[in-house]
Amino acid sequence: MEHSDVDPTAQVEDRDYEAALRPKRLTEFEGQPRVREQLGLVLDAARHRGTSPDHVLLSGPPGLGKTTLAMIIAAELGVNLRISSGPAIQHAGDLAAILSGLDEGEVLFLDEIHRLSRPAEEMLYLAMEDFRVDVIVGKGPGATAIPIELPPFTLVGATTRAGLLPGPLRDRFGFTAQLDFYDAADLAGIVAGSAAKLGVPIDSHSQGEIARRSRGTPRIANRLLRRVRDFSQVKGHPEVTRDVARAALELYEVDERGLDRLDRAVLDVLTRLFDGGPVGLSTLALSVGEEIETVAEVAEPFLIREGLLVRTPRGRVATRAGYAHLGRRPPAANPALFD
Ligand SMILES: Nc1ncnc2c1ncn2[C@@H]1O[C@H](COP(=O)(O)OP(=O)(O)OP(=O)(O)O)[C@@H](O)[C@H]1O
Repeated sequence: MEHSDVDPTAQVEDRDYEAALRPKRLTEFEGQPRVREQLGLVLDAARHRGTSPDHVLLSGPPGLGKTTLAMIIAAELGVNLRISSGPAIQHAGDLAAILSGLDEGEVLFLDEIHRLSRPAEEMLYLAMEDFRVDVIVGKGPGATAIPIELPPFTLVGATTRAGLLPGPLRDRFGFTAQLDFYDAADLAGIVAGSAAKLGVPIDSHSQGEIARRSRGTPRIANRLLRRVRDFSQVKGHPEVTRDVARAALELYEVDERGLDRLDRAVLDVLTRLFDGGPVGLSTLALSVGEEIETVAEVAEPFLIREGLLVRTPRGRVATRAGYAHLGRRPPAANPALFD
């Protein structure tokens, strides 16, 4: 079976499900209190002045609520939201078409903004600063730039890698919100809210059980909730209790710390076949039968965050905590192991 984060069918289902569960207003957005307060202020101030707010950059790992916040910004301002993404904009002309189609005050959400092409990025500088684009007509020495005025709009950019954004682009955002992983209490609140929206009777122990296994990520919390709901419905349980939640999560191979099959396979191979490492990423990926990107972008960041694996210049190395998680004893003879 493919890993759930890269399984395309899972993603299609998840999209519908996510849309239904998205909080619509800032007050419904759980957690991230600082971001909520700061953003609330930016929006209130703009409303007061009757102008468009500054451009907003949302940065943070996948599934923490960047798209949700972009939708909330538009809803709070009572304006339309247009959505596109860095990879979808191949040429500067594509961006010019999107920008010149905006109505006054609208919010443009550009996901994965760090993946914009260079010419599109440069066009965006001018659009963000002067509400203007220069469309180049013709080629070579005869080419001329035709300026097109744009109505004031608010750009909401989202990136998983703020560090990859060129300085000039980053500087043109008046407000940057850095989203952090959620704590278990906030995630339990998100699970409770989603369960209520889905009409799933669930006790508070199960909410906590799901929250603890969600890797600090609302998208994962919602996904696990859906699996627990499937399980309890099919098995005929009238309410999700702790035992039901545990049995469901065990069936889906999500352990008490939130590691799934792939995470455990990576740790298992690293400790069993390679004596704890160091071992190169491609060898590791090959050994677990997964794509390099999946191991690098899905499993590894979480294992590193949990202190179970370390990335070194010579390769990936298991930590003593990694061994302990699998119930194994680290080899005394490997000096590369981390505590
Ligand atoms: N603070 C929150 N409160 C309640 N639900 C949330 C919150 N943040 C995210 N969610 C839920 O988690 C899911 C994923 O959120 P969203 O799509 O906004 O993440 P994202 O950061 O844009 O991810 P990606 O970058 O991968 O697109 C949605 O279903 C959303 O409803």
